Amino acid sequence: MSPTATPTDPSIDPTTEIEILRARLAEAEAVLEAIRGGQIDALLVSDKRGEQVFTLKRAEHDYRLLVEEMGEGAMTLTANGRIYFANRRLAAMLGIARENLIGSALAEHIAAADRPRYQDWLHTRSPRPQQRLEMALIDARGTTLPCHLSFTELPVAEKQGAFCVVATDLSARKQAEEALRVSEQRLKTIVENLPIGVWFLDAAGKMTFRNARAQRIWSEAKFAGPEQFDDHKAYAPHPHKHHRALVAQERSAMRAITHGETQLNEELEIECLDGTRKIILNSAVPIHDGNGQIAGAVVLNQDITERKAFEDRIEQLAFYDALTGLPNRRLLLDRLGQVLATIKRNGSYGALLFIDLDHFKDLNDSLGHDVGDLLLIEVAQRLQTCMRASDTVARLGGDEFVIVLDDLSRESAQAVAQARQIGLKVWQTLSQPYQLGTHLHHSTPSIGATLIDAPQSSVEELLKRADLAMYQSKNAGRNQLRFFDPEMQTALELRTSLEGQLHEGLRHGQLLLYYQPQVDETGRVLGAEALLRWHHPQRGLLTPDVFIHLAETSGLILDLGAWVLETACAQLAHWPAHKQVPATSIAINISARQFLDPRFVERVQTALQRYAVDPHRLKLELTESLLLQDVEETITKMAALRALGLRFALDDFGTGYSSLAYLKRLPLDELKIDRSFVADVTTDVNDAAIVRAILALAPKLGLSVIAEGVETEAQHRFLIEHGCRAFQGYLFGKPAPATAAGKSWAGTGLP
Ligand SMILES: Nc1nc2c(ncn2[C@@H]2O[C@H](COP(=O)(O)O[C@H]3[C@@H](O)[C@H](n4cnc5c(=O)[nH]c(N)nc54)O[C@@H]3COP(=O)(O)O)[C@@H](O)[C@H]2O)c(=O)[nH]1
Repeated sequence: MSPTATPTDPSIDPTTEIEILRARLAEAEAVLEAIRGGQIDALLVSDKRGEQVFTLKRAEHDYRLLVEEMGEGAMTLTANGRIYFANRRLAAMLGIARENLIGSALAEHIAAADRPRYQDWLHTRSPRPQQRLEMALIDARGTTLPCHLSFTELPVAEKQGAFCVVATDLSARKQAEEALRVSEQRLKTIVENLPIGVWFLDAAGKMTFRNARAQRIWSEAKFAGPEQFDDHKAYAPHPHKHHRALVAQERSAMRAITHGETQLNEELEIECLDGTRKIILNSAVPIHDGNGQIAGAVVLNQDITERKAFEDRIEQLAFYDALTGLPNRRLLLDRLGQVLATIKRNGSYGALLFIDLDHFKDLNDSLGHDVGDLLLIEVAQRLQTCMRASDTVARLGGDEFVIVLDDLSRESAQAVAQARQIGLKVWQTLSQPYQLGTHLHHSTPSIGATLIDAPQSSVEELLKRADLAMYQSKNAGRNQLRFFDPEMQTALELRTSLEGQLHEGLRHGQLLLYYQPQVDETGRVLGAEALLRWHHPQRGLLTPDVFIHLAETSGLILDLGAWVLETACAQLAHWPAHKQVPATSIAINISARQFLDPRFVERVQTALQRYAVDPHRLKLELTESLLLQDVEETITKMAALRALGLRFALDDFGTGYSSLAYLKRLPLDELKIDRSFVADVTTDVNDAAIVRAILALAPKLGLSVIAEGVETEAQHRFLIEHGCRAFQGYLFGKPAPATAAGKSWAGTGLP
């Protein structure tokens, strides 16, 4: 269908033009009528040049296709809500065939919970171009589909009140939102419960979130309670700029926000209201948005106060002496190494002072360890007052202290003078009386000093030199300051070489045991004490005084002691118990280091078994200082050995602490009166009184007594008169090799 003329043609007169328009209008009305009546299939509209621009039929087809293919459900409904058209997507969404949807009421497909709202809307709706409601539809399986329903009135006269609905399925979006919500919740729970304080800041530096831990960490800070801090929410306006930790935290956060810089584990110290300090590790990390722009920062605060305290404690235990708080040997060696390095660099001298308290053992033994401890603490404090800040005062153990002086003169003579001056000050300070509880105590120090002259010195050598100088000071009558000199160097070298020789001696069978008899009041041999000797290839026979201390300090005593034990057991096996003297035994001396060896009990047992020796025949002589090192440990070990059948004698009795309390607890068999008391027992009333007291006391404690160092008949008589029943000394026999001893004791108990 096409119009025959156009009304804009200038050649046509107006009357004709009106006619044309009227005809056109009639034509159009006829067309519309035909469209309404459904008699027309297609309407073609052409432009001036006759080109077809629109086909009604095609347009309808296109729209239908569009509606069918759209991603949302679409339907048209009658005024009372019945579906008369549904697109394919709606049918798919609901899982209901399209023919079954047509004619059904939309209300049937709306979830029960939303249905009243929909009915309400349906009945009260006023003609509005469009309205959107969020409602859930139900599919054929009864699953609810959250949807947006967009209602639009249809402007078709004969379908008065009809409307179309576009249903957008929100399931995927809802799921995504839910997933996001859950993930956010999870994250929030984690962040809230993290043992780390977490702050989120936006791009302007405003705090958008802070977890409970962050709140707690800062709530005790000196400047504010949590509420006050909350008010400020951001760093910028708050008035606590002077609080160093806060300023540092702000700086790191703002660097992250403005420069994208990451700050990790900066240690900050928060001063708290109660005067304590909190140590936190502060980190600030920028947060980027999807475009890579900085959107803010996260600040993390980890409270490491406890960890720090623990680390400090560990360090304290590892590097400091528990009693005095002074650096211990380990830290001293480290500092000494540093001083040596500095001295090597700048060419100056340093000095090492080795301090030992005179007669400290006596104080310990007479007034107990607690009082001894008080003296050590006081000495440590006094020493610190004598020192410059750069000097080191350390406690090596026992009553031994060391001072390291650095940065003395570059001239040796002047450096010696400086060290002497400080040494004398130390001597003077330590010689002042001490008030130890109720006890006024007088103590003096023996001080050994040596210069630290870098190129030649090693840490070990320096300590040896100062130690040697201190021994010289002791040997020269104590209570004085001695400098290390070349003679001492010779002695030191001798000691070092002797140590090596002793090693060799042990390996090459240069050590031997001498035996000294122990007799009863009738002179019958009860047993013998084994005494170590060293047959030195150049120096001849050496007594233990020359080398036993060296063996103890070098650790060689463990091998030496093991050798003595083996040899004594072998000797016992060789000297079978005499029929008339079944108690024939050997006493061996055990040094502290040997006794404290964790394998000591096992070693003794093995030696006894190897030589099939009755354990009753072996007596271990222990000293008091050994027993008191760790009383509980000692008792356990002694009990284990006693259970095997061994016996114990307390050597040098009377010279030490001699506490009855300890004596009662220790599983001892015998007290050995020290030979220093026996020597003067007939001439010195004090020694005589001590010996009498020991002899009276021992039976009450269930202990036997042996007196050592008996040289004269007078001593022997005195001892017998006061109840002593066992004796050892030159009067009955000097220490001698096993064969000689065996011969001279023939008929007295040993073969
Ligand atoms: N850890 C070990 N220590 C040991 C061992 N062997 C000995 N020692 C200890 O060495 C110290 C010195 O011993 P020594 O030079 O052998 O002196 C002993 C005797 O010879 C001496 N004595 C004995 N009778 C007399 C005497 O009448 N007069 C006198 N002037 N001296 C005498 O006494 C020493 C015995 O001492 P003691 O052990 O206290 O009974 C010495 O302290 C030994 O402990 C060893 O193998 N391991």
